[in-house]
Amino acid sequence: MPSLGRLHLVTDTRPGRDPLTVVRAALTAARADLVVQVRVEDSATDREAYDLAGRVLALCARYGATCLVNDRLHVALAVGAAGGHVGADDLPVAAARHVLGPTGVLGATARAPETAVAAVTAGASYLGVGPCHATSTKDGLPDPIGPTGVRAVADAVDVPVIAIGGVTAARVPALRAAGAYGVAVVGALSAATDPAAATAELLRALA
Ligand SMILES: Cc1ncc(COP(=O)(O)OP(=O)(O)O)c(N)n1
Ligand SMILES: Cc1nc(C(=O)O)sc1CCOP(=O)(O)O
Ligand SMILES: [Mg+2]
Repeated sequence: MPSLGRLHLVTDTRPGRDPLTVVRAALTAARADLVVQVRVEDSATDREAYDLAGRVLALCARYGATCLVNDRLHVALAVGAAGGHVGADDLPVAAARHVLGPTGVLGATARAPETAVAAVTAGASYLGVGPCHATSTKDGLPDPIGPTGVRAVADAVDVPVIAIGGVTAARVPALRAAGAYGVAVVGALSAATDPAAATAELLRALA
């Protein structure tokens, strides 16, 4: 399995957003180092998810970047993405591993060491850990776990920990010091006036 990129861009498909423009800009700055996770609203149809994932995958392929699909593993398989990401409301990790096969990249959300260990045992190849900080991008999340919570998970597992939730370039050093291998962002790139420059800033912080 190729090594995982440290910067994960999760697509923002809320009304009024332009995910493909952000993905294009981020790819010009990060190229093969970027992981793009195609995440659509729950209300999106599978056809909409498939169409977006296919377009993102084609962009990623130009740069050698990695494309993952959130939640909808059948869409990941249908477009030929490198893998997917699941959380508590999605397929269980072991079932997701079965669907993706032994070589697919499989991310699982974990918010505490116990669930993290269980996810890795069940076949997760990386963990998304958060919310690290408050975020307005997603509703219904538990309280932020901060770098301390990230450290608790990172100390418990031997797969890459990707910190998510309210991540900015300024917050990256503390997350890395806490054991995060990388970070996943929505707003830090989607809301940036210059997403390519913001990508470069995040990469510098991660280096
Ligand atoms: C890298 C990363 N970490 C966590 C999540 C959250 O996944 P999940 O808990 O399944 O929530 P939704 O994103 O599906 O709303 C993620 N997508 N990526
Ligand atoms: C999709 C998602 N999942 C989270 C989790 O903690 O599980 S936080 C999150 C949204 C992250 O967006 P932003 O970078 O704008 O804060
Ligand atoms: Mg999910």
